[in-house]
Amino acid sequence: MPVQAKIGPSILNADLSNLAAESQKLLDNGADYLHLDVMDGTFVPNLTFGHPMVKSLRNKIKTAFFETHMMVQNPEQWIEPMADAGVNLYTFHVEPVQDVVRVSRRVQESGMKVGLAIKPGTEVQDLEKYLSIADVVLVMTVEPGFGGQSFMADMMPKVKWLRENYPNLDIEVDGGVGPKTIHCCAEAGANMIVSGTAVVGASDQSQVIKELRDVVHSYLK
Ligand SMILES: O=C(CO)[C@H](O)[C@H](O)COP(=O)(O)O
Ligand SMILES: [Fe+2]
Repeated sequence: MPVQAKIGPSILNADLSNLAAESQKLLDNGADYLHLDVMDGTFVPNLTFGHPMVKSLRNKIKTAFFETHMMVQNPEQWIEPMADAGVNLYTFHVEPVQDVVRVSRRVQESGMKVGLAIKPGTEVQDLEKYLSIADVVLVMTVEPGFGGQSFMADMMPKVKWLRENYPNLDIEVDGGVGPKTIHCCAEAGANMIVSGTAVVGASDQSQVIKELRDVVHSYLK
């Protein structure tokens, strides 16, 4: 099936004390899914939230598609709790994982889709042996850990390589993506767009989300 343009706002820089309302607002303004950044303070030098928070959010928001971006040292540990919390797509970094195939299978067996994420320093070709099991590949366009960083355009050859070799793969970009950088991502072949600061902080979220989706759509074959 041909890939579709999907916009998933990151709530990292939203008002987390008001997460359900902030998330619902993003969905009402046209978000296709929610990107939930889970950080453990070890894999990245920052700490956010875990499965209890995701479960609470799921209790308030019943039907939206939830992705958790697992910036954690041991993603295997959180598979069952996140599945139980109602996560749909479990995206984990391959860098700290010894047996990516085993972890991916466990994610699938728990009923979630598998996303494989790579940091800027990781070669995209390192993922090739896992692509038959991945539903989504996430190419980080900042060093993971913080929102509001500058987009790294030099990650685009990774996206281009993936799109040329895997035309039907869902390719996601995350970090510094907004109206100024979306053309670059879309031209390279990304179809799943995470955008934090640029969407959450916008005075008109629906306009920004629509703009991002329209640009991606215009490059899809
Ligand atoms: O994974 C992340 C950081 O590690 C965030 O998803 C990302 O940074 C989104 O925020 P912004 O669009 O502000 O960069
Ligand atoms: Fe993220």
